[in-house]
Amino acid sequence: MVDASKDVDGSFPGEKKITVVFVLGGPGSGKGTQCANIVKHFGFTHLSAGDLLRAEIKSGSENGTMIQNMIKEGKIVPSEVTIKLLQKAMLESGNDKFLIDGFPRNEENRAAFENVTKIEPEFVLFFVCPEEEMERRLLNRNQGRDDDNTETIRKRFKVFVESSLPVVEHYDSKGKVRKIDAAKPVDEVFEAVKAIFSPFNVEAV
Ligand SMILES: Nc1ncnc2c1ncn2[C@@H]1O[C@H](COP(=O)(O)OP(=O)(O)OP(=O)(O)O)[C@@H](O)[C@H]1O
Ligand SMILES: Nc1ccn([C@@H]2O[C@H](COP(=O)(O)O)[C@@H](O)[C@H]2O)c(=O)n1
Ligand SMILES: [Mg+2]
Repeated sequence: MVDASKDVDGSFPGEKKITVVFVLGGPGSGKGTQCANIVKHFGFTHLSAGDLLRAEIKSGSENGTMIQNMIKEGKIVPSEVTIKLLQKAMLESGNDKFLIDGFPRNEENRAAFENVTKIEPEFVLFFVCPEEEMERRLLNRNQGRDDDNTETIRKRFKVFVESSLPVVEHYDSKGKVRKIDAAKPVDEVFEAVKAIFSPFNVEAV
């Protein structure tokens, strides 16, 4: 149950500000993998919009079938649904630092999140990786995802280029994008990520 006495961004008036980093990049660029590392080192809570939507399907929610169909087609679920899930997860976490992975995925996601929560991201961590490498990774992922097949992967790439890259460009024009070469091995990618997160270094491991 969401605490209605709090502000929309989950804080009480005068409470410490919420820090949000959006983590974007093509399907299979390694967002989830690197977020797990960031959580361990920098004390952020990782919220993957895709994971929250998949959990919503499993929960038997009334939106489950709609979400399942959209994910199979690589389409973007209406912002209202995804933002409610993100807000609930933020409030329930008790944390004030969030990695929001795979969101905002299009202009509608971006504008709606800004309007509803009034939160501006600290920065956008953007993983850059060639499509051939991302496709290879997704086809080898073996997590039983309905959308990790060649047909859906191609649709996801198209949506990424047409709908998600403009969001990255929006934040780039505000000087907020931190670009990472994600085609390198996991450890090397994390070295580059660590350099960006060093200001958040509370208890480095
Ligand atoms: N730098 C890397 N080099 C090689 N394989 C990687 C690398 N990073 C992640 N992987 C592997 O690639 C697959 C996809 O990674 P991950 O799930 O982190 O990507 P993602 O960006 O979250 O994808 P999606 O958008 O589909 O959720 C996983 O099997 C992961 O182990
Ligand atoms: N903001 C979002 C994020 C994801 N989706 C849907 O989930 C699929 C999987 O997302 P991953 O980040 O886990 O790859 C994605 O292809 C979309 O169908 C969404 O609608 N909105
Ligand atoms: Mg992921």
